[in-house]
Amino acid sequence: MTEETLVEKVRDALSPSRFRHTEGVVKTTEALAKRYGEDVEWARLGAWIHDIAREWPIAQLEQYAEQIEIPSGFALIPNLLHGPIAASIFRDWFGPDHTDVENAIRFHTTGRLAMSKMEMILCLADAIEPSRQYPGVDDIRELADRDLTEALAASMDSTILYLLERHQPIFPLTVMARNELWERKITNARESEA
Ligand SMILES: Nc1ncnc2c1ncn2[C@@H]1O[C@H](COP(=O)(O)OP(=O)(O)O)[C@@H](O)[C@H]1O
Repeated sequence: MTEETLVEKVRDALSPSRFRHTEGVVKTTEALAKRYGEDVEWARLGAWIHDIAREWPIAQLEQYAEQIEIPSGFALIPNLLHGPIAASIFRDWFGPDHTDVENAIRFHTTGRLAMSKMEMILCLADAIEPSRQYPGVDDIRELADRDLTEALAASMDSTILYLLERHQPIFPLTVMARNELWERKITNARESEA
């Protein structure tokens, strides 16, 4: 499938405002992929498709989820199912040989342990694309240009704070990912001092 065909499928699946969000994620993903030496073409395809199931009704998400493998815990928070479902649609359309992009799509909202560069880029781009507005987002945008690990760790802090303040469930893997990224950041800093 060409990028143009994918874009039309995404446009059909999303409201104008979420399509604009997706355009922002594509732009930010491309900039981060260039900055950190990741494959720009595949990163863009992952960014285009990441929210393709975001506006499905919960019943449709749950029905689709029964047909595919869903990482443990996702089914408990139906809002999170759209990532694994988009990853499965990506595999159907682009084949089984792009597991890194597929995982970046699957874990774009939650993160996970041992994230690859591609996974970190899409997860961060989703959080800082130009139409996102929340306290501290400009600091994270600045950090994103200097340090991918620290920027993603800070963005996960912000997500966790947002969910805590609203008494919403927090996906445990996000907390583990956040802890690991801050540990990675400390290790990287020690190594560059030595
Ligand atoms: N780590 C998380 N744990 C639990 N819920 C989350 C987490 N991250 C986001 N959410 C919730 O999931 C929904 C989708 O998050 P959002 O960041 O808007 O994803 P997307 O950018 O893919 O649309 C929101 O309702 C948000 O509150």
